[in-house]
Parts: sequence; structure tokens; C-alpha cells
Amino acid sequence: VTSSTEQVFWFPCSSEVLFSGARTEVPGCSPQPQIRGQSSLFIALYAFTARSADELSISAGDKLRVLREEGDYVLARRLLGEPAMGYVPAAYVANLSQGSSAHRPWYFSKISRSEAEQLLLSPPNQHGSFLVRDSESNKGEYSLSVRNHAKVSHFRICKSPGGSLYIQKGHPFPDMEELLAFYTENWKVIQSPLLQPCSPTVDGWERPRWEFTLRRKLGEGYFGEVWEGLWRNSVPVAIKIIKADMKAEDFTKEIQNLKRLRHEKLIQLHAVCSLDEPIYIITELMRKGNLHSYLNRKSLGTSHLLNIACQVADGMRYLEEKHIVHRDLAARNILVGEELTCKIADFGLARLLKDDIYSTSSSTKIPVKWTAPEAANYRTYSLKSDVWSYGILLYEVFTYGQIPYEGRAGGPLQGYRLPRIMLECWSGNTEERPTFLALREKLGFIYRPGDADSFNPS
Ligand SMILES: Nc1ncnc2c1ncn2[C@@H]1O[C@H](COP(=O)(O)OP(=O)(O)OP(=O)(O)O)[C@@H](O)[C@H]1O
Repeated sequence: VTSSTEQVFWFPCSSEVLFSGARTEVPGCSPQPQIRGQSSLFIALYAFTARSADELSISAGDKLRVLREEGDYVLARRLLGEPAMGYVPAAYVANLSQGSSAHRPWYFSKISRSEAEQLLLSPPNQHGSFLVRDSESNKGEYSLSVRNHAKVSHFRICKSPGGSLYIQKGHPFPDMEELLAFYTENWKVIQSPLLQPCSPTVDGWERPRWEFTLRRKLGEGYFGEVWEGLWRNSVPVAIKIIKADMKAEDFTKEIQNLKRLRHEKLIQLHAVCSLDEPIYIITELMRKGNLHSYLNRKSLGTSHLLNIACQVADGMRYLEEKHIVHRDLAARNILVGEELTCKIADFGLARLLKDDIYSTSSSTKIPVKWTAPEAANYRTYSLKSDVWSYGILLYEVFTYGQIPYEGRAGGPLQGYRLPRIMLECWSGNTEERPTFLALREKLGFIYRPGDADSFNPS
């Protein structure tokens, strides 16, 4: 995923990424162009249910005007029915002006027989949902899987030497579309009605595991290993593989938090594979790893360090607006991408604050050196305890990864304004600690945008 004009889009079934894989081999299917451009008319390929207030629920076939592309999402306006606007995954829509007639929503290429059954038997799929997949046993041939009430029937689609396709010998079709059209019309022949193409997801985030390949281990945390991987052999992603012995309620919090948050300074969830083990959490890939290790390079100037501090404050300001307390803010939980882009990660401990303060009696491990005294001693977490941690993070950033002793700035830190900001963050009285909004403003006075914009080390 690169610049705004050259984006590779996420999610299946509409982009070049997908069609450059096995889908191109389907008879009658030609590669579909990638979604580009801002102003053309789009069509919804699948139903998508909004998962947060800024998303737009769409039904397959809805006509949409795309106003803006943002990463793997587009901001779209529905053209008919009740006027509504919001984000939808880019790959759930296709640009009508770019030949979306090539789209085959029923084709699921490498999905296995058991995965097809699992998908067809899960909501929102229902009686009559069907898909075509590559045959597992006969290379180059296909299988048709159809949900028939509570069970799934599979039909082998054979290929004759001349390339025609058939389910019943002596009844060939020139391509898959004609074959499906025939059995849609004459469903009694196979005793399974073909009513609608299978919907690709169980919820908006679930994806079949075969779409992901692991390439290189990046690190390991409490929940399991993190790998660099590829989605559909094309799109680079980060895949967290949850350890088998993890309790579901522990990491599902992280997934739930990721699902409802969307901000350019927060790590973006792409998908999950949670129908069987091991569970995968797929997020955007941040190629430079975590900020703590990155800081050891020491090739960063003050303006770059300030730029980092501002980016983290931007992300935290968003969490502040949403009344979400992170609880584990530290350089090790900030991830670094190209051009010094920083994003906040690790929402495993994050909580929505019902009041202003969250308290816990649980014995969750506490990162003491980053934790405000009231949170460490009494487990009372608030956005103000995040502000304390942010002060420690500032210290880490400006000392290239060191940790202050007992919350005191000084030592290697030079100058006046930054230590003062840190000391405000470490005020014993939570009320005296600044908000992230105020912190961002203060840093804005020190950091002039553009100072570090030319940053581009290898
Ligand atoms: N999206 C990502 N892109 C690139 N690297 C990542 C990504 N997510 C994690 N990593 C790397 O993998 C390491 C482990 O990440 P993970 O989130 O599992 O654990 P952690 O934050 O280090 O610890 P814990 O989960 O125990 O608090 C990180 O330190 C980072 O270097």
C-alpha cells in the first residue's frame, strides 16, 4: 500500500490483486482492473454491514459514488434510497466504468471443501448460496458447492480436452457462466437451487485462512508470534498468530478494539481468521518494526523526534476523543513504517472508559516503568495515566530509547521546553496533567511541520 494514486486495495474480489491470481484462470473471466480514480460510479459487489458509525452499510448491487480513497477503504455515497455516506472496504466495490462485468462473485479459487462448507453454512449465507472453487483432487477442474438448507452439496465440474465444462457427461458448456446459468434455471437436475453467490465473509472482518501466506517472522509478544505475510500472494500484511493456550477473552478485546477504531495514527486491522485455530489477526504491515528498536539507530535529528512525538499525540488525541484508555503506551508499542510514519499498536489492554476512570482488580501484568502511580498502585486507569505514559514515551524518544529514573527528566535531555512538558505529564495530581489535545498543541509550537518531511533513510 503506497501512495494515494497507486494504491493496492485490500479485501477480495474486486481488485487486480485478486484477479492476478487464480481467478484469471476461470473460463470467461478476464482480469479486472484495480480500483483507481475518484469520481466514477461504483457498484457494491457484496453486502457490507457497517461496523462503526463512520462506515456505510451496503447491499450487493447498490450504486455508489466514491468521494475519496483512504488506504484500503473508500468514502462512498449511496446514490439511490436513503442518502447516506461512509466508509466501505475498497474491494467490496467495483468501478462500473472499468469493466466490472468481468467480476465473478461466486468464484472462490483455492478455498478447500471444508472451508467452503464452513463459509456457506455461516451467516449471512443461506439456503441457495453457492460458490465455485478449484477442485482439490483434479488440477485445472472445479467444484460447485451449494448450500441446501442445513447441508452443503458438492458437484464436480469437469473440463473436456477442448476446454468446455460439464457436470453431466454429454452436456457441455463453453464457459462457467453458461453452465451456472443453465443450472440456475434447471436446478432440479442437481436438486440444489442456485439462488445467490456465497458472501465472502462471516462477519465484516473474517477471511479464509488460505488467502494468507507467512513469509518472515518479525517478532513475538505475549499473545504469540508476528509474521510478515502476503494476502492472496500480493498484498504485504502483518499476521499475529495467537498462541493456542491463550484465553479467547484476552485477545478478543484487542480484536474488538481494533475493529471499532480507525485513524491514520492507529494500526489498522485488515482481517481476522478466527473460525479455527490458530487464530490470525491481520493488520497493516509496518516495515520498520517497533519504535523502541528503531530509535537505536540514532540517525534521527530533533525535528524527526518531534515529528514522532506529534504523530503519537495525534493518535492518542483520537483515543481521548473516543474515551478509550490505551493502558500500555510505550515506544515498544508504536510501529514505524515508511517515511517515519508512526502508528499506535497493541490495544490488548485498551478499554472504553464508562466514567473517566477505569479500575481493575485483575492481576494483569503492569509495565511499571511506564505506568502512572495511581494506576500501578490502585489500578485506576484513565486517559491521565496514558498521559503519564506518554511523558515516558517522550523521554524514550528524545534519549533514543532510554527510560527515566522515577519519572524524572534530566540526564541526557537538553533544553527547556520538552522536559517541562514531560514533568507536566508526570504530575502527581492527575488533574494537573495536560490532555492529549493540549500536548499536541504544545508540541506544535516546538515542531514546525515540514522540518522532518524530507526524512527518508533506508
Ligand atoms: N503490524 C506490524 N508490522 C510490523 N511489525 C510488527 C507489527 N506488529 C508487531 N510487529 C513486530 O512484532 C513484535 C511483537 O509484536 P506484538 O504486538 O506481538 O508484541 P509486543 O507489543 O512486543 O508485546 P506484547 O503483545 O506482549 O505487549 C513487535 O515488537 C514488532 O517489532
